[in-house]
Amino acid sequence: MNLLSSIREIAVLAALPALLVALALFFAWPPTLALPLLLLTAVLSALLRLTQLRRQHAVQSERQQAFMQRLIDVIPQPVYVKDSAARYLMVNQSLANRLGREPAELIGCDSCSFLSDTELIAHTRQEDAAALSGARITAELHDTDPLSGKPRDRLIMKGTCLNAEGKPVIVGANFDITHWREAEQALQAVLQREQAQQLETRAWLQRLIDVIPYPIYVKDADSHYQLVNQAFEKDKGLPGAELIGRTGVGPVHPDRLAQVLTEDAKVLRGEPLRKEEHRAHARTGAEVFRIITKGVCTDERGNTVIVGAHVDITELRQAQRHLQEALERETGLRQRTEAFLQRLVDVIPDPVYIKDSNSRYLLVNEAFAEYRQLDRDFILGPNFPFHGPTTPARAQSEREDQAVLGGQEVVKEEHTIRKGTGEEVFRIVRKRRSVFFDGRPVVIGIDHNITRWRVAERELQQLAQEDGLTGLANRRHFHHEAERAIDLAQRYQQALSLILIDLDHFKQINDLYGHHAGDLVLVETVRRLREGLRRADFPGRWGGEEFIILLPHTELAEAVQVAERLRAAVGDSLLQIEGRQLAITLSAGVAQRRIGEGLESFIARADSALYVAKNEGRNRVLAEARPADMDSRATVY
Ligand SMILES: Nc1nc2c(ncn2[C@@H]2O[C@H](COP(=O)(O)OP(=O)(O)OP(=O)(O)O)[C@@H](O)[C@H]2O)c(=O)[nH]1
Repeated sequence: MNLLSSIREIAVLAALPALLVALALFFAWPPTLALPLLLLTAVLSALLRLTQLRRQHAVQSERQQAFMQRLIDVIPQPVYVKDSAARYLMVNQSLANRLGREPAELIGCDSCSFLSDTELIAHTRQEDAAALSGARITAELHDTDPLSGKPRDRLIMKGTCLNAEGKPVIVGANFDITHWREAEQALQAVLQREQAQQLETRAWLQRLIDVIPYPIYVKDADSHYQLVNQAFEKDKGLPGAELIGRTGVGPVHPDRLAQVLTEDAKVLRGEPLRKEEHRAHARTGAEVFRIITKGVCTDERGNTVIVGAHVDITELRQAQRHLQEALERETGLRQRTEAFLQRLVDVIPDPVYIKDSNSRYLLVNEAFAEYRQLDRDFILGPNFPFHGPTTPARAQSEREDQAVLGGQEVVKEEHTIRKGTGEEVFRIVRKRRSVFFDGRPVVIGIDHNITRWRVAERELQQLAQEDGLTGLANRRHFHHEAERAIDLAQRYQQALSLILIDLDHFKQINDLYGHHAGDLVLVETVRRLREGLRRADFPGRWGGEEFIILLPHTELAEAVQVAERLRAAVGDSLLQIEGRQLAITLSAGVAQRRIGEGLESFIARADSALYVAKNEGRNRVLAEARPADMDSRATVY
């Protein structure tokens, strides 16, 4: 373009001679003068313009040079232009600074003249040659800074181009990348340290989770395993290396996989998972109960990861199931045993109960409920007032319960009169410590009702001692009491007398009115005899219609008086028997015990007196001897 504009300018300048020619022609200058003048003018104009153009071009080149110099001076790294002989054509300030010279001093100098290392010089020449042959060189060089003596890293860039004169020149730039490299190395070191730390952290994390005995894993946000512990490997039957990066293990059912992925997505959305799973183990087929937990956290690289754990609770659940079954069996057995026990104790006719340590009834039989006149369910139920007001009897019973629980055994007889009915009850209360189904110490009690036996015993005793018809002591009982009375009389030197009575002609009563009438006569006679006796006197039935009376602290005379009174009580008024009025008399023999005399002899003497009374006509009292104050009606033989 510059050339074209120059040509245009020359053309303009050429127009000037043409104009002169035109003027010469117009003013009719002689051609001999006009033509050379015109030619001269044209040459001078052309020379003038050429000089002007050269000057302009030189100024422009200079400006360009200066501009390029300023341009490369701005570059903080050494930049240069060398000719094919390695002489500097242009250097920037940075290069000059590095070489410790002014840029102008360097122009024309061989670039290798500043190098001392022959190897480096050879290398530089090789590069220059390569650049000149068209290669673009980009090389990194690590050497020692010849000025500072410090190691340095440089990026050597060389290329070639044609200068304004069309000659090839080498354009180079040496970038000092020592700081970059140092920074890079530092960064690298940091990265390596961080990587080592990461590896160390991972290894530690691995060791840590390997200690945990149940499967643990870490998955990335795409549900790929990132970290698994040994328990997890064992559970899956695969080494960790084969698990890392996978989503599922083995042939996973699509539904199952979809479920896992849905769960993972929820967990990633911030909904932690905790569920119990009961299924067949995917690999072994064995029944497994597991608590599955999943949550999220951020790993050491800042990524959100899923942390999952499977806690195997199979043994626990199976043990619970076995326990439950055992419990159900036990409960069934216990219920059957309890029912059997209930039936068993219900058979027992005596009240039976089991009480706990608070004296609360745990089991009672029908007889107990009946005896207490309460409903059994009420006794065993929560409303039974076992904590109510304490009566002395109840306090005593609770004390006994505690003693029994302490290991003692209670066996006692109780005699109670039931309220309301006044019924007399004899019981043998037996309490013993035992252990209930559930292991509690309990009191087992049985109230053996012996009322029947006690009453029967009493009746038997009475029968053994009493005469069944008259209620008087029978002969054996009288004998026993008489012996005791003799002992007392003997010991205390007391008087003791005896009356032996026999009804007169009693046989006739039987014969005339019957045996029953005879019995009634005997009963009425005894009633009258009893009325005539003192409390201390002891009457007995000695035989069929024979009666005997022991009179303690009684002298013979007094005894005769008593006998006489008895005789009168029976014989002086008629007996009302079955609508008839019967006259009955009695004969009596009286004796006072002699000192040292035994019962047999004592009775024998009274009997002798009776015998005499009978023989002497009956209806009389006879004593062996007549004391001074003896009743006149009593006969003494
Ligand atoms: N009804 C009745 N009679 C009895 C009982 N015990 C004895 N006897 C009768 O009493 C009668 C006694 O008769 P005896 O021994 O001959 O005496 P007695 O007729 O009273 O004549 P004496 O004693 O000689 O006055 C007998 O007929 C017996 O059968 C009894 O418990 N009830």
